[in-house]
Amino acid sequence: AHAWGYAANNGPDKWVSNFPIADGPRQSPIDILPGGASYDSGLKPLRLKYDPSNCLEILNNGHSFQVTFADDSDSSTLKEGPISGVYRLKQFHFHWGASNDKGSEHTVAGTKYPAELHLVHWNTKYPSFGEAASKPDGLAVVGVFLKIGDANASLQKVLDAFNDIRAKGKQTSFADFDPSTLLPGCLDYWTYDGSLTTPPLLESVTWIVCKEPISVSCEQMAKFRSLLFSAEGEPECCMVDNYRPPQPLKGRSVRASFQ
Ligand SMILES: NS(=O)(=O)c1ccc(S(=O)(=O)NCc2cccs2)s1
Ligand SMILES: [Zn+2]
Repeated sequence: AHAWGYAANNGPDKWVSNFPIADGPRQSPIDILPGGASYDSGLKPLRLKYDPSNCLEILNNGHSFQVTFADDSDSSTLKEGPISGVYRLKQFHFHWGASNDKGSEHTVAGTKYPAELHLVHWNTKYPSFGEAASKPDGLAVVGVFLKIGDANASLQKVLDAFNDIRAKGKQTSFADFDPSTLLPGCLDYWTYDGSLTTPPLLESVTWIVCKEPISVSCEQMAKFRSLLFSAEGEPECCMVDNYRPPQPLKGRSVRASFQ
């Protein structure tokens, strides 16, 4: 059986055959309708504290690239916001398009951004990431939209490591990076109960999507698109359009931390 991907023969419309939860009640991403979100004054500001020394490596996993963090202590955490307890940062990664008119997973009143950053955290009430990933309150992912504009100096540090991870399965050490430099100035957010947006599509994610995008230049987007879905020795296949389209809301409410 061919593994899941984003091509016509193994892409989002095909995932349900191996992962029936794809048609579940709390799937992600969704189209966020600002007019349909309800302001909740009980929502707290996000409390993010990241330690750059926890940054371990950067790798091309064949679906995206991710920067992985040491999660054996509470030194890089997400607290407050819509969650209770302490969630540890595990990794961050991106989704992007073949052109600037698409690429994000969440959309805002139908608007697609050229890319979307996901910072993946797991609830420390569970013993490990793997345990947490199967619990309804196990994960919290902070999503940040990327919008074409000035070059992003912080993002450039990540892109400068791409030459070592061009093909699927390649990884290289990546140290002393502070992911909070990738966050927008304003941390107003929408939040809803959802899922992983890739197989296994587990319905364990509290989504926290920032209203304000960060900038990325056209040249930097071209660098994203220089990565490959394919491994060394395989026919080269550019890593683009690695996003799942919005899924049915199925009665869920979306709350806003801002008016
Ligand atoms: N786009 S997203 O942020 O919703 C993510 C998709 C997959 C993520 S993972 O790296 O946490 N692996 C998921 C798992 C593999 C095995 C058990 S869980 S995060
Ligand atoms: Zn993601």
